[in-house]
Amino acid sequence: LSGHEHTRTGLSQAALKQAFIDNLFYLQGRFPEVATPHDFYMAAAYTLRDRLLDRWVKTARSYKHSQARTVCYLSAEFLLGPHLVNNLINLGIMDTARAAGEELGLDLDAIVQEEEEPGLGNGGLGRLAACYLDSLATLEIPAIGYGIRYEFGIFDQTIENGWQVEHTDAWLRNGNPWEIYRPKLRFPVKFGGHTQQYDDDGHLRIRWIPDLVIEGRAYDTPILGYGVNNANLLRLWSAHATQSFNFQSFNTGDYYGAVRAKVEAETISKILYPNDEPEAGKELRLKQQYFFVSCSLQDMLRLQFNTTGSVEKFHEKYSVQLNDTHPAVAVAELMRLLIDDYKMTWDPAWEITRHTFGYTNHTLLPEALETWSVELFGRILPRPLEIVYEINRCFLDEVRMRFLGDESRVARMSIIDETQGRRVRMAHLATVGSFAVNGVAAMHSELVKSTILKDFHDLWPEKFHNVTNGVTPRRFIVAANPRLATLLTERLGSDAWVRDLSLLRSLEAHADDTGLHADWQAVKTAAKEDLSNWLGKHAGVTPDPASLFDVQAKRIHEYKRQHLNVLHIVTLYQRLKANPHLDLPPRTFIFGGKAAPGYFMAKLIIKLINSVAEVINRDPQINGTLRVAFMPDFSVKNGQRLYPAADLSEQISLAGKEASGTGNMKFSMNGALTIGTLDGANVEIREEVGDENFFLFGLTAEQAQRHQAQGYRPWEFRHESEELRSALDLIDSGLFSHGDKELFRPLTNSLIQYDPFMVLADYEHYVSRQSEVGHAWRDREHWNRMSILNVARMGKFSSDRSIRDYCEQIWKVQPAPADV
Ligand SMILES: CCc1ccc([C@H](C)CC(=O)N[C@@H]2O[C@H](CO)[C@@H](O)[C@H](O)[C@H]2O)cc1
Repeated sequence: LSGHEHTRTGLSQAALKQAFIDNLFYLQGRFPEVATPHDFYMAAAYTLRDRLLDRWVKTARSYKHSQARTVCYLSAEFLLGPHLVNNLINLGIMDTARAAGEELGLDLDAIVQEEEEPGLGNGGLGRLAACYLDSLATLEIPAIGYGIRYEFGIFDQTIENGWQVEHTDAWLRNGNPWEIYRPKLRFPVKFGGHTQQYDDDGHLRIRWIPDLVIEGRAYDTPILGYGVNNANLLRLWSAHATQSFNFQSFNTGDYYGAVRAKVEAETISKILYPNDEPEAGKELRLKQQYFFVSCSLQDMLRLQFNTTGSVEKFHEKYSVQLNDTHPAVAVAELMRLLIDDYKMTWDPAWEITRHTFGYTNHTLLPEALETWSVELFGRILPRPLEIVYEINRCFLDEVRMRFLGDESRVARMSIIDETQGRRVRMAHLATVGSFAVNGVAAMHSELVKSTILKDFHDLWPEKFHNVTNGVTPRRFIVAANPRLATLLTERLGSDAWVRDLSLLRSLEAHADDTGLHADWQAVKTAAKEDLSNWLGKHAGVTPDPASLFDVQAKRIHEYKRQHLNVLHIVTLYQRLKANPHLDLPPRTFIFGGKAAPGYFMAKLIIKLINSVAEVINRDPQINGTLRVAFMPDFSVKNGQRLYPAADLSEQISLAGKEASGTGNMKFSMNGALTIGTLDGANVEIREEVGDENFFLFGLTAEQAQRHQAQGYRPWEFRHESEELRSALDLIDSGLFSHGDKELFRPLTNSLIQYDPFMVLADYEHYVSRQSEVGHAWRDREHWNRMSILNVARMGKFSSDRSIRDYCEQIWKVQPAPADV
């Protein structure tokens, strides 16, 4: 070990090696000869953990000293992905660790495979939160992520006989070395019961007498930035009974009674809801939302009160971001805590509250805008409901004053929807209680202002912002595609691009460099070979890496139109069957994505993809010209296998439906060209990379809107297009379902009669654009040039740029570098 180094914090090969051996011995109680791959993984994890905690403690100390303004990101989901490689990269010791491993005769890549992925999210929203934590730390912004420590994350997906099968995700079964349990940090959370007024030496106050009080306990995970000393905090709450064992019940032999409170309490943080759209009336979901929000706000108020002795300047210390409406009850809960616990009066409490929150909307889908029945909300949260009523009363007064006599506007804007049996509109509560509201892509933010929150934009135009999503290049280039990262660093002369992605722009000058083209193609081909081998083992299909890898990976949803992709595949199949000599460039269609367990049509789409795959992949006449594969268990970990290996990225949602998309950015950053609609962030990707380097198709949002307003008759499109009709008929013929003509009928019927996401209307344009893709692919030099230009121009889509936008436009917070 070099002079000043310490085995628990040193970054040298010797220090890492010694620390690893010590941890294997003293934490795993193993010596190498008998240690399991899991022991080696835990020893490696604990070795990094020390270095993370070293930076985390120093960061916490310097934030405390500097009284730094802090961003708190409230999210019901954090899709973190595996920690080990990400932390090795952010510590800058990837190669050193690999060398230390070799010295011990260990293969780091094998150890990495041991890690269980913390799947505490469904998709885009949860992963965005994780990317933002990485960028906040890398930009040295004081920040805390607050969420729920689900015991079971998003289900593991297997494909049985073509169908999705869900399996419980017991991610904690082997322990989690990346978190620290804070047993003393616990907060009471009330549910049910009633409220009553009482006199508090002359002040009329309200107390909440709950039916049930449970306890939230903190589990902390350090989030280290890239190439900095700052390590921020992710604090996840776990639900526990205040009294975990009732001895009296036990004595009376009521053994279940003895543990009932424990079981009931723990259900609150037991499992992540696997849907990316709300399921009506799920009271456990409301309890989950209130639980983590109340714990988080109590924690922030405690920190503020302990450091300043008051909470009056709470909004100057904290900027709290609501990640969609899932934490929106925070607006009422902060008011409750300030008034009932910190004895404030209404107006000063409201001044603090409305200057504390920012609200980000992530979807326009009406069914995804959360509302809770007043009956359920009031039964679970009687005191917060009283506060919602008072907030609404004051708000509607403002609306009436501003829009005299416009009672229909008042009814439209009310936080309480008086129509369908009285429901609490969470998006309205979030908007009224926030000083800033933003969408997640330019087009989406405009639609938020012109549709779902139009009335609010009329009232408060200054509140509305756009912050286009971004993704972290640390995980989605450096960790996922180390070959590309090495090539970029070589060509750009340093790895500064990892912290400043706009530096990629200077790659444009190399776009015609044949040497780069060769290296570029080699990097892509190697990634495709890796994926091909993995799919061979896990999906029963070994695609030819020389074929065009056409990839669509995202949650399965009708608005994302995976079934439009399948119609194209069936069309190519029919063309080849009709003309075996058709000169089609070999193409492999790769799908990945989970369907919400209760979403019938999404699950049927997965079955259709696998059924079409089965027929095409074994059709001797096709003989590899077309291949279809469904990657099981699409996750952050498996996504990192896909993004580097794609040639074509499918971003084909109906325009106006995908708020932003972030997979589109990850594919393009790894050199894939995009075929897509003018939807979400596709619009901005095309603006950046150049429309000549983007395969655009489809109706615009306006055209789609107009079509539907004038009465969209999908069956006419089937009628007019011979290929579309025969593709639909082939699916109905039973060819892909062992002769069962009924299996896919629900899907084809829905398309022909309703087609809410206008698949049939966009079919022709999509199929013709796809044949242009085939032509472009033939001219590999031209393709590689487009691919290089795509990567060179993706700087805007780093989550560092998004976080800078939030800091400047909304959070008004400055970096606070941790002193080492
Ligand atoms: C209540 C159930 C539920 C769960 C999740 C959601 C999310 C809002 C769905 C989601 O993940 N939205 C995606 O957010 C991404 C990050 O901003 C966007 O890039 C995607 O376009 C958007 O669909 C809605 C409703």
